[in-house]
Order: sequence, then C-alpha cells, then structure tokens
Amino acid sequence: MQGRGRSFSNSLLSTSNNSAAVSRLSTQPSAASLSLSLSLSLVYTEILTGLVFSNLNFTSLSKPSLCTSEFLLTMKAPTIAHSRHQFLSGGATFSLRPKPNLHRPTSATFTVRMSLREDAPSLAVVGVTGAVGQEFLSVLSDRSFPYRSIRMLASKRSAGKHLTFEDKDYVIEELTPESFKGIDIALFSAGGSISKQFGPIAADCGSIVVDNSSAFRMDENVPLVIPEVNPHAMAHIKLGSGKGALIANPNCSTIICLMAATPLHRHAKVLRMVVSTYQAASGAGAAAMEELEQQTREVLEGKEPTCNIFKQQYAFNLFSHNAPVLSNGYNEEEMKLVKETRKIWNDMNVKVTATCIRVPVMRAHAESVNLQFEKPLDEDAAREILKNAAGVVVIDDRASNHFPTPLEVSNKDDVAVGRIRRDVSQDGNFGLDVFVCGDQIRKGAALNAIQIAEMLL
Ligand SMILES: NC(=O)C1=CN([C@@H]2O[C@H](COP(=O)(O)OP(=O)(O)OC[C@H]3O[C@@H](n4cnc5c(N)ncnc54)[C@H](OP(=O)(O)O)[C@@H]3O)[C@@H](O)[C@H]2O)C=CC1
Ligand SMILES: N[C@@H](CC(=O)OP(=O)(O)O)C(=O)O
Repeated sequence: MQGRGRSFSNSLLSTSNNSAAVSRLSTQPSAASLSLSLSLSLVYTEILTGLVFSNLNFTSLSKPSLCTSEFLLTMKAPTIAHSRHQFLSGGATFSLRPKPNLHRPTSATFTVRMSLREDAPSLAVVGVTGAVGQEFLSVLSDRSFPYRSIRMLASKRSAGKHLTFEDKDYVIEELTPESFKGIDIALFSAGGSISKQFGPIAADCGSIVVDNSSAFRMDENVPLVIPEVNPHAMAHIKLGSGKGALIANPNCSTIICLMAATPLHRHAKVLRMVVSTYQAASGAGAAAMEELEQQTREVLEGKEPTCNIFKQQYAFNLFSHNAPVLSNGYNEEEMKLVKETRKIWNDMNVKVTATCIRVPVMRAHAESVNLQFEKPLDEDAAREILKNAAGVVVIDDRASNHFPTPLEVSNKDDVAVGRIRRDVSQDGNFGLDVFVCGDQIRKGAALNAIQIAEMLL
C-alpha cells in the first residue's frame, strides 16, 4: 500500500513523443477533428481511447504536481456542448471538467482526473448524507484523492437512496458493523455516538478511521491532528500495515483558531489566548442551515419563525453556543477550545479561555483571538509570519477597512486572518489581536480530515 497515490500505471501514462501522439490521436474513431498545436512532453495515450470531442484543439498538457493525480489539459474549445465529459479507460474513470467560471471559453483549462484507480485505497464515508459528509465528497473530488472504491454509508433512513459522485451512481448503505470489511480509510462524520460505537469496530477491521466527532479527541492514544500544525502526531500510523487506527479531527473552532495562532506561537510562544467566536449554522448540521434559511424567509414575511433545531429565533439574532453548559459555566464548545489547544500544541500550561456565540451566518466561522506572548512579536513581523503560513491568507487592509468575512472564506480552503494589531492593554509587543475566518465545513471539518488522509498515502 505504501506509495499509493504516487505511482502511475504505465498503461495510462506514456512519455511517447509528439509525433507518436499525433498519429495515435488521428486514428481515434471519433467525431473529432483533433489536432495538436504544441509539443506534448507527457501524453496520455489510453485516456484518449474512445474519447469523442468535436472541434477541440489541445494546446498543452501538463501535470502540476506528482501528488495531485491531476493533469491540466488546455484546449481550444470554440463550442463546448456539455459541461462535463466522462470516459472510461483502463478500468479508471476520468472526467474533464471546465472550471466553473469558464462557461463559453475560447480557451479553457480542463482537469483530467484519475482518482478512481485500482492501486488506490478503498474508502468509506460515514454520514455521507450530512453537511460534512457531502463536503467530504466535494473535497475528495476537488483534490483528486485517489480511491479504488467508495462505500457510501448513512442511517437506515437513507439506505437504498442513490447519489452520484464523479459521474458514477452509488447506492447509500446502512451503517453496520460489517460495513468496514476491506476498507482502508473510513471518514466518519455521523456524530459522536456513532463514532464511539463504530469507530473501534472499523479500526479492528484494519481501517484507518479519520473521525470528525469529539468522541476520541481527548483519548491519549488517539492523535488529534491539524496537518499544518502537528502532522508528527500521526507519524506512527501507516496505511497498508494491516493495523487499523483512530485519528481525530479537531473541533472546527479549534482548527480555525490554531491555523492562525500556531505560526505566531512558533515564533513567540503563546502564554495565554482569549478566543471569542461567531459560529455559523453549518456547525449544527444541514438541518440547522435549512432552519436559518427558512426562518429568514418567515421573518421577512412577518410570520412566526419555525424553531426546531434551536429553541430560539436564529435569523436576525445571535445567542450563546447551543452546546451544553457545564458546571464551570463554560459550554462544551468553549472547553473544546481550551483542551484541544493544549493537546495539539502539546503544552498543558497554555492558558486558554473562550466564549462561543452562534451567529446567523451560513457556513463560515469567525473568531477574535487575543494572544499574550512569552517573547515580543510586533504586528509587522506577525503579518509577515502569517503571510508565509501554509493554509493562511492575510486580508488586512486598514485603509479600505477590508478584513476577513465569512462570505469571502465560504467554500475556500484557506483560513483568512486580519485586524492584526498590537494589543494596547499589554506592555510592549507582548500581545496581539487578530481576527480569523474559516469555512467551518471545509477546513473546519472535511478538508482537514482529508488532508489527514492524504498524509497516509
Ligand atoms: N470540526 C469537526 O470536525 C466537525 C465535526 N462535525 C461532526 O460531524 C457530525 C456530522 O455533522 P453534520 O454533517 O454537520 O451533521 P448532519 O446532521 O448534517 O448529518 C448527520 C449525518 O449522520 C448520519 N447519521 C445519523 N444517524 C446515523 C446512524 N444511526 N447511522 C449512520 N449514520 C447516521 C446522517 O445520515 P441520515 O441522513 O441517514 O440521517 C447524516 O449523514 C457532527 O455530529 C460532528 O460530530 C461537524 C462539524 C465540524
Ligand atoms: N463546532 C461545531 C459543532 C461540532 O460539530 O463540534 P464537534 O465537532 O466538536 O462536535 C459548531 O459550530 O457548532
């Protein structure tokens, strides 16, 4: 299994020279008038078998990265009849997808995907019908995550329903203890109780479980991982060793906060962190997102808002996070920020306090983060550190009052940081305030989990 996702089958990839490619292309039984206008250093011979294009001219073919399994195929496309083409070759499915913003291009970039491959791991997605489960599928596709098969799992309610993924039809199966036979990687997002019940069963079957719930996060034998922050925590877990394992995905507020705080922590060591969150509906699942939409419509129409998920009006309102309130007055979401930060930073002395608020935003969390450092760190140095941090973008334009917003980061992979400023309540440069926004379902959940899975490949 080791090295899966990085090796390419010779039957699919040929380094034949350009003239060979041209002659092969011209023999295709298609309606195409294909002609190559640039030299190709890499040529997919098998891919082109059976491919029917009309009036397309390839202008270049490149492979941006060995790890992505993606080839960029640039072609002149005077008319594109279909937004998505699919063809089969050598047992693998390849899709050509125009980038969404290019509807009627004169020249378009297409991605040739080769995710479905015999030499790739078998996957299971648990909770596939949910907000996070659906995002798992989007991220798998966006990142061309290699897979041999995918088992789509949800509750009995969804069993038998169909879903389409990368142009292939799947039947959703009910999650049972037998679901994990032959599964290499299981992505869980069906809530803590399901994870507690089925996570260990999957691991016993030899699957590596990446669990989105809070079920195992504080278990000392389970790594709690943000790939940009503490990848080393899961270094001992190997795909293909025959041994299953559990890896926990942190809480979404913790992920988004630590994406910004960790690069600064590495330079100046955070002694104390005060976090105030503004959390989106998505954190409470697909039904909460629907309720926010429905309530917004109802309030605008002068109707009484329907309150099924939350016990109070959500639209045009905000309230303390819905997680249970504990005996110390903090709610569970707040204490996750405290405890998970300590575990991820492997620093039991870091002081963290948090206040978590649910705001009527659809899918991205925002957080105000106040940091106190052991060593001085001025705001310009902090801005530079953050600009160079993986998975972080800086939006910090004081002149035009432009800073991160939930809408700007929605459906984006990167966490945005702005309002980077010295904390005037602290002496010298020992304190900073920053404002962070991140897509809760993406980096806060599905993307982080799939980055974890990528580290197994
Ligand atoms: N940072 C993080 O890691 C985050 C983690 N999460 C975790 O992910 C979980 C799911 O979140 P989200 O997608 O937003 O929630 P949703 O409510 O949108 O989806 C819940 C999913 O769980 C499935 N499910 C429910 N009961 C069962 C069952 N008995 N057996 C199998 N599947 C079941 C549902 O299937 P069906 O449609 O059939 O009912 C559905 O697919 C959360 O409970 C939380 O634990 C969520 C957000 C962030
Ligand atoms: N943090 C999510 C809730 C959640 O799913 O948390 P966890 O993954 O820790 O259970 C929210 O915005 O409400």
